[in-house]
Amino acid sequence: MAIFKIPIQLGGFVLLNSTVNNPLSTFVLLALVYGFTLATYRLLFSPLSAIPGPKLAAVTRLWILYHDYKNQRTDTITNLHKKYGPVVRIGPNEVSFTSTSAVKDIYTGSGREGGFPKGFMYAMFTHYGRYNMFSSLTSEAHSWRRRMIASSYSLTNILNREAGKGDIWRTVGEYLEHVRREGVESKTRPGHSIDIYPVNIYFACDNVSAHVFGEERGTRALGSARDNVEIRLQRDSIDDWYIPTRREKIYLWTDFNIALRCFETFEKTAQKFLRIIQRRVDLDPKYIGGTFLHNYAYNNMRDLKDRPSPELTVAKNLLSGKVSGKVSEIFDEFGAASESMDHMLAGMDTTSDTLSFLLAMLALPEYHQYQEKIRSSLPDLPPFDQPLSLVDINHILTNPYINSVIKETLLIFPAIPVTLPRVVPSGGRVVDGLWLPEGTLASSSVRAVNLALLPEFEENTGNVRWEPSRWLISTDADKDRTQELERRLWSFGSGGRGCIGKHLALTEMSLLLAAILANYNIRREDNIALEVPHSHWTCRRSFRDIAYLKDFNGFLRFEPL
Ligand code: HEM
Repeated sequence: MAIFKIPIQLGGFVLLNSTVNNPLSTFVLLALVYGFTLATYRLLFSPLSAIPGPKLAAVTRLWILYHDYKNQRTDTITNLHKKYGPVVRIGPNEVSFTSTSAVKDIYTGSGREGGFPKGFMYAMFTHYGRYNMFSSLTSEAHSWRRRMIASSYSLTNILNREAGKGDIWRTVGEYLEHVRREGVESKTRPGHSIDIYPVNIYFACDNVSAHVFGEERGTRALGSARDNVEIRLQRDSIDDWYIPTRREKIYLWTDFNIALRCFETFEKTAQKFLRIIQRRVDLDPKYIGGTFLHNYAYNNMRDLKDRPSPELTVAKNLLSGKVSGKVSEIFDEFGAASESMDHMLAGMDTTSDTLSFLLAMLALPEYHQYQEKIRSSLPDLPPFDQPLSLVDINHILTNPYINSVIKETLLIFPAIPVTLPRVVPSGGRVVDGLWLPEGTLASSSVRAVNLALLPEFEENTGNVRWEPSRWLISTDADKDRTQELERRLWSFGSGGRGCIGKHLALTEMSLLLAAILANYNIRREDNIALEVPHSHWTCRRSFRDIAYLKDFNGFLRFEPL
């Protein structure tokens, strides 16, 4: 015993001695003791310590940040749920849930209390230095904004507007014209081949901009035979928007929010100076700094203010909207522009991604028969310069085959697959029977929630397949199963902060799909030697960190019937 005691005492003496004499060693020693104590607390004594998950994730946030950095958050979380079940601790202060009851507790809430407030990450989706509905964190900042424009996105409004004006149907016609005009004629097969990703972005952009600002002010990125400089500029500018920037690594910004705040302060100050200089140079300045889209949204808002339009649009609601309730913010033309700009972004990426994945899957040989099934179930469709009747729109929107491919794509390839972060409010809350202290990040990842609905994922029996027929109903049991699946499908989020543009997106996608299949067979074009000048299939600017169809070159052939 004594033999061992001496060196330990000696070692302790040396350590103590060098520590006293060397401030750096003191610092290192204290840091080690602090680190060890913190790790022990987080692992064994924290209120979250009973929740399963990787030990390293429980000890340090660097673990999840590393996966964020590698753009692997969604895949990692999905795999953890497969291993540990519906509740997983993914950080010292962060828990991920997949059960329906937890999603309800967190995102819908109960009684007067709605869902939990949003995490700080959303604050980066402000524009022109102003918050909007999507970026506002608390329900106090959110609800008056949503009230102002909710009616513009109701199903009734979308349907009546479309039956009256036919904007989406006209854009569908422009889409098919774009494919014929810009597509590459195949030497061996009939039809035109085109990289569908950008075409779907132009389609979604033209639609959402017309919905927000009115037909006259909407973008015309799909263009026409008489393409002019402005239209080509619109297309180029939209393409530019997809160059990855700081928004690519959104979760890192949550943790490095001091950097984010500094960046935003710099951005705001720079814009302020730019405006001061512009006012001196040009008494009617139109350029306010930022990207094409920023200028487009702001200029349209200003123009609408000066030259009001009779058309009822989201922008008009914003300009004339009464700010009701307890509001502590200024709402001016920049606030209105921030809101519109955000709708453009929210409506572009998501709808176009969903369409691209859907068309890419339907063009595979095993789904050629399914294309036939959809085609034979369609009503006769009028020309594109004539609005569809309300009956025809409803017929298409309720078509079980069209619905099946759209829902299956939303289920397997959600355009927003990531964690939607929420923060436990003061006093702490119980979620799924677990008590979570205030400030805990309690969230769900859309893809993990969706996949947990599938028996093949739950039972770990194989790869998840894109199988639209799972949505078709032939028996009573099918009906119960599909109703349940539909109720729990989480691709548009849920609760008061769920997607406001859902009906617009579903109408756009359904009408386009009906028109494509009424006129064409779509096929994968594997032999094309053209280069795809972007990487949208593998990465998106924000809110999607999964590459779904890595092997697809992006080109589809549209073979006329
Ligand atoms: C397939 C298409 C779409 C998908 C999958 C989708 C998905 C989502 C999801 C998951 C959310 C919730 C985000 C969260 O809780 O953090 C959301 C919110 C939102 N979406 Fe969509 N979206 C789509 C189309 C659109 C369109 C066309 C618009 C057009 C304006 C739009 C506008 C918005 C807005 C403004 C919010 C924020 C709502 C709020 O905070 O009250 N989305 N969307």
